[in-house]
Amino acid sequence: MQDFKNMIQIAGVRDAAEALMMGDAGVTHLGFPLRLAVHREDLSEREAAAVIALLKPSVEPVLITYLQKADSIVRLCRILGVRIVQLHGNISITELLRLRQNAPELAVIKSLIVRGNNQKELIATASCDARLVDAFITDTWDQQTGACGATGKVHDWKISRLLADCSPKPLILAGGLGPENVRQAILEVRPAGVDSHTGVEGPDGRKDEGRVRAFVAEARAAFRELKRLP
Ligand SMILES: O=C(O)c1ccccc1N[C@@H]1O[C@H](COP(=O)(O)O)[C@@H](O)[C@H]1O
Repeated sequence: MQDFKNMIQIAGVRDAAEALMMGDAGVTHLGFPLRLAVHREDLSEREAAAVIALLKPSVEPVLITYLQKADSIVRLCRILGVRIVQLHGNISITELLRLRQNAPELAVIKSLIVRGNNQKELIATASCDARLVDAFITDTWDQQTGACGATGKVHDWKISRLLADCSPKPLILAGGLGPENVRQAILEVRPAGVDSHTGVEGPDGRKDEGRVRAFVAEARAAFRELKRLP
């Protein structure tokens, strides 16, 4: 089972060349956002499955979705050939339980969305959902669009640090991360892993190889530095 230690995920793959470039750059997980409530998909489900089939074993694909029904989640994971799902919707405990029962082979990452000052609510959710998930991911809420991911916005890292400290499951940090701030973010939050979407893109909205490689190098350096901290 995954421990998500030193995970470096990048979400929003457009095609096979982009996916292979990111694997070569040292990205450990690739996020495929599909069935979204807010954003447009980067590629179709059929295209995503074809890209996933080409990935080397060192790169783990992750379905990122707002789906909230266990049956639909399991069906889509099986079509895509992924073993990890990242849930950004408001899934109920009943559906999470059903997901675990129906697909025990799937690892589940559940989002904790920081909306200003809602840390008490997030701590309660983390404690309540911990037995049903393998990891949590903190991300930023965008008040303007209602998006809970791919916002390009950072949140208050003190809240993520609090959750990393008190969560019984590993915490992954996302939201506005890029090569310029990922090192500082890791040192402040001490997450198991990090995740970026828009922060490693160029002005054309495609993944920029230089930014991807810099993101990986900065994240790895920070994870090494963390090991030396008390
Ligand atoms: O990546 C997406 O398109 C996405 C869509 C809907 C929910 C979550 C999504 N992805 C997560 O958002 C983070 C952060 O994005 P950014 O770096 O702030 O642009 C991304 O890494 C995904 O895990």
